[in-house]
Amino acid sequence: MSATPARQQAEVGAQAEDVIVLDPPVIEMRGVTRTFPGPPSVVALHPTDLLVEPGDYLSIVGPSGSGKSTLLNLLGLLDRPSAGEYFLDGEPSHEVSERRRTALRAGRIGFVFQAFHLLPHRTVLENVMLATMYAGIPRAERAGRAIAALERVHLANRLGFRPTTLSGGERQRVAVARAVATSPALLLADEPTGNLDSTTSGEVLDLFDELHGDGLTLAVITHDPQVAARAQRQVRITDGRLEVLR
Ligand SMILES: Nc1ncnc2c1ncn2[C@@H]1O[C@H](COP(=O)(O)OP(=O)(O)OP(=O)(O)O)[C@@H](O)[C@H]1O
Repeated sequence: MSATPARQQAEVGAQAEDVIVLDPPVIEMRGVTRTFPGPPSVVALHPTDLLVEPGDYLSIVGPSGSGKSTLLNLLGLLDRPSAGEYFLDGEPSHEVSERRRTALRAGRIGFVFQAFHLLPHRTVLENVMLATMYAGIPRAERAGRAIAALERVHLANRLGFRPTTLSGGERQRVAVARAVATSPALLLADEPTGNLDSTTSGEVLDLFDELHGDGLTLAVITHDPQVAARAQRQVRITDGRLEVLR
């Protein structure tokens, strides 16, 4: 695979005697723009550059209508940019086929949504195993991967339960297990504490800290400044324009 623009810059900057082998950035957006044609046409995301390195924990904050969902859909390969380049884990997602984008989405991104999106008639273990199936993990490995992920979120004692019998915080932890069971390059969370009270929200955010400590790359979209403050890097989106806060 050819180097992404950020890695080409790193190579140019390195001294001849340096031997530097860097993993590609997890997210590298160059001039990514999203325009809805209308009429009237709306520029939901103005040309945006965003670099997220392996192991980063990034929060994206912004008020209602600022472009958070637009950015989430682009980051999660649920939508295509109107212009610009998006390298996900080194792969030029803006150039590849729809089929490859689907495979990238299932294999490289773990999603966590506000509303959990668990299947109510499947057990906790089955819910997590389904994600491993969509990611193309061999059948013989699926149960082991799912159980390991549920151990990671401290829910190994709930494997046979149905989601409807769990608390909100436990459901979200199942959703986090489902997201990490495929060993994604990126955990992408959309208002992950939006349906939780403050105590349970804290538990989910503690879990994100643990996963970050293990080296996972996280991007969390939220309107809640307290949730955003937990991340080591923060950007704000206002009227479709991204601004780095730290
Ligand atoms: N399909 C679409 N067609 C036209 N305009 C759209 C479309 N989707 C979003 N927009 C516009 O793009 C802008 C950004 O919308 P977006 O949904 O990304 O905001 P948001 O920050 O996620 O808002 P919220 O927090 O309320 O969900 C808004 O002005 C919205 O009206």
